[in-house]
Amino acid sequence: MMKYEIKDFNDGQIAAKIVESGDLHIKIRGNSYKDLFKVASIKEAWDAENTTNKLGVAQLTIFCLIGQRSDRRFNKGESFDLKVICNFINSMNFDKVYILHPHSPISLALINNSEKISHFSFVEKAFHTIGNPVLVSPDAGAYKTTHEIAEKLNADLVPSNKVRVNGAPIISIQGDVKGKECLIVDDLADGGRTFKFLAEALKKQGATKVNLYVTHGQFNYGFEELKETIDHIYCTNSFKEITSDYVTQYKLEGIL
Ligand SMILES: O=P(O)(O)OC[C@H]1O[C@@H](O)[C@H](O)[C@@H]1O
Repeated sequence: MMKYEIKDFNDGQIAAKIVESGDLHIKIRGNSYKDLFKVASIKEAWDAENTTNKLGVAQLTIFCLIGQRSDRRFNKGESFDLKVICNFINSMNFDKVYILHPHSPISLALINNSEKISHFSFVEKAFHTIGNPVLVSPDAGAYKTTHEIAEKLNADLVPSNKVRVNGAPIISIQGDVKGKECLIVDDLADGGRTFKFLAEALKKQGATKVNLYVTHGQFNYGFEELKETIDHIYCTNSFKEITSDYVTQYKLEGIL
């Protein structure tokens, strides 16, 4: 496998150097534009080294794709950010691009030669650690993937939905959680308020404990508010490292 070095200049420029030739497999968080530019530098250097070896394979794994929620042009006149990001990734011409648990299938549709990495194994670990909780899908977006996981785990699934009435979110839980421990399963949490209110609603309906699994644990506003209703959080380190007794973090291998 090919080896490379990255150099960060004081003025913000990034440079890459190939130190050992071979096939290329870059694994990055991909949660910043800087991360993506690092990849572009490595790929450019690799391409230049491989002009005579057209058989070399170049793969990219993105653990937490920046802009994945901006999967449409929200309002007229605004930029379609995920499209800009995916166009940039496509310009690097990778043979394969793996994306861990993308927010929606639009990322996969916009990135050439892309394939999803499932979050199943992480949910499975949390599911067994907790001891067979009821899975809860928090909204329509999460339902399909959580349903697939529930089938594979032979777990009970309670769908929940969030609708807005005059701007205020109304949560409707479609199942019985009385006396049961729950695990909400979703792709990412930034503020996490949706989950906080959902956990509150689940407890009002008799859930004994409510845990949260998200693949991409951003938690940019900390945990204090979440601790009010959510008992424990499970996530990967796709977005950042977290050191807290409140969070169990599954470590991904080989992040650049
Ligand atoms: O943590 P915050 O950003 O409040 O909300 C996360 C929710 O918003 C959605 O896009 C995600 O898929 C998730 O369901």
